[in-house]
Amino acid sequence: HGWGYGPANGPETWGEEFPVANGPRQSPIDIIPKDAQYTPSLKALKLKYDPSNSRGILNNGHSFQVDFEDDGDTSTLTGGPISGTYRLKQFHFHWGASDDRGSEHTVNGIKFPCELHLVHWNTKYPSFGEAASQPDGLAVVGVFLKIGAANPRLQKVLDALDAIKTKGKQTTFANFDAKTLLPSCLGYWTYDGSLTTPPLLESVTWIVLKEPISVSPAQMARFRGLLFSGDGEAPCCMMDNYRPPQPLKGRQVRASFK
Ligand SMILES: NS(=O)(=O)c1ncc[nH]1
Ligand SMILES: [Zn+2]
Repeated sequence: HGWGYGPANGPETWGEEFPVANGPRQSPIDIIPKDAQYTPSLKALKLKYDPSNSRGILNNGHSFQVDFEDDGDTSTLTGGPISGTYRLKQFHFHWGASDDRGSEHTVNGIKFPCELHLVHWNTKYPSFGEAASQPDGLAVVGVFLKIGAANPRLQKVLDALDAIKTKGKQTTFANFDAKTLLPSCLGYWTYDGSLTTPPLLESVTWIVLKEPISVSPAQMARFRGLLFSGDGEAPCCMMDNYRPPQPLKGRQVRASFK
């Protein structure tokens, strides 16, 4: 059986098959705001997402993701700490079994109940797969979800989950504007890191937004209604699908804001 988040195949075991798990630029990390270097030369993030590029929503057995058409430069990330143009490929979430945990990045050791990742790849490379093996190949925007009022922007995503309950299920997911999932303030922390799931490739420029978006306890419960397991297998609830913070190993975290 492959990697997962259980006792036998979880983050503590990943290094056996993916030795980069103990590399110099692993993610996530604990962000300590007072240790972040305010860098006025950091540009504002420019996110231009075309809703007509959303394709489908898939339960991949580790999380669920919304996939985007990335054959052209219609849904892109530019500016921020990156140079060039990065295309939106997919977004997905990580969450906990209870509201006291679930995020991958933490802030002063604080865990959020959920974290959204918008995954982009550098168009200087021919494909996502190629880019994923390059040190400047990927840029992931991380958004914390904080318990509060129900977030109407999540409704379309949550309503699609009943159709993708088990591993491998997918359904069409058209005309979704990923921009609606972003907070109003785009201030961010940025550092050089990795994918937080195997193969843990050290190719990600992380851009973690300071402002969380809201999610209600009832909405969080709907994430937890998904299954890691496939149809006909013993049901295993999809929750606690997060990697804990990894050693900083001397890396600097920069802040776009004071
Ligand atoms: N969680 S993550 O955004 O680092 C990721 N994206 C694709 C595979 N893993
Ligand atoms: Zn992720």
